Amino acid sequence: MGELEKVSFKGEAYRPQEETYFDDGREIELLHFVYGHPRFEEMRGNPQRVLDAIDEYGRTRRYLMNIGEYKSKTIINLIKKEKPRTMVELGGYVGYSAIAFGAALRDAGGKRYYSLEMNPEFAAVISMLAGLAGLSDIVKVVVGSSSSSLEHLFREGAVKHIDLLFLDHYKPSYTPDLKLCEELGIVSVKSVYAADNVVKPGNPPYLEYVRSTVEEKRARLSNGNKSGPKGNPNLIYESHFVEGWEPSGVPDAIEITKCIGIEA
Ligand SMILES: C[S@@+](CC[C@H](N)C(=O)[O-])C[C@H]1O[C@@H](n2cnc3c(N)ncnc32)[C@H](O)[C@@H]1O
Repeated sequence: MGELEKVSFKGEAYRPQEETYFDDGREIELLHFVYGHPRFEEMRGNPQRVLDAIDEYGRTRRYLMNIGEYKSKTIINLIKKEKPRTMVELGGYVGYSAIAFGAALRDAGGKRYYSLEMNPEFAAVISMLAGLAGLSDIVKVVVGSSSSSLEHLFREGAVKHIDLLFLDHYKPSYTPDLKLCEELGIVSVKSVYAADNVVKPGNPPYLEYVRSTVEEKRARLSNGNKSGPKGNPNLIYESHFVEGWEPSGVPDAIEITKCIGIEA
């Protein structure tokens, strides 16, 4: 991370992250801020204007745990390159990533962006702001824990293959939720994963998993912990990380992983 720290964060940062930094009324306050904004009319059907208003709230009022414009660019570039049809995000919060990536997915010819969010109030905020941005046909919000929502989407046949999975929820759930997707068979060859916050706060078990060889995964499975989903150790991954900044200016990175094959 030395190199990253030498490069300065350009632009205006969000307010600093306080001890209590979400679920204290600020998400509803954000709705009032957006709907009472003098440029509200310009936001209708315009994802960028809605993102600008969310950023303005984060910079001038209170911190929001959004991916922010810097790290978003990495994932928008990935969407342009991979042209996913179906994207799933784990952890939607107030819809910043759903709006930024849902719009990019639509522009790249994609079909559906599922935003899985366990907090029903946050889920309502995502639906409202994605609707305001004109993305109701693309962004579908699913309320509940990520694992139960993934099972539900699979069982009802809505999601057969995830082209691009964005992990941005509870950090210890990244690995078991990815393993669940592997077990359900909804990720496989050509699936790409983008995992946020692998530096801040960090996620060593996830990095270890996606950077392991098939042999290492098989060995761990036969020796070790039998609780939770076992995943599919036969999927071959290529993984690397892309540096960026939190919207508050703190260095962070996104781990980008591609499934490039299955070992028999
Ligand atoms: C960092 S925020 C997501 C930010 C959002 N992706 C963005 O960049 O705009 C994490 C979100 O994950 C949600 N969350 C945490 N654990 C979850 C779980 N197991 N299932 C679904 N959502 C979860 C939290 O309620 C919170 O809204």
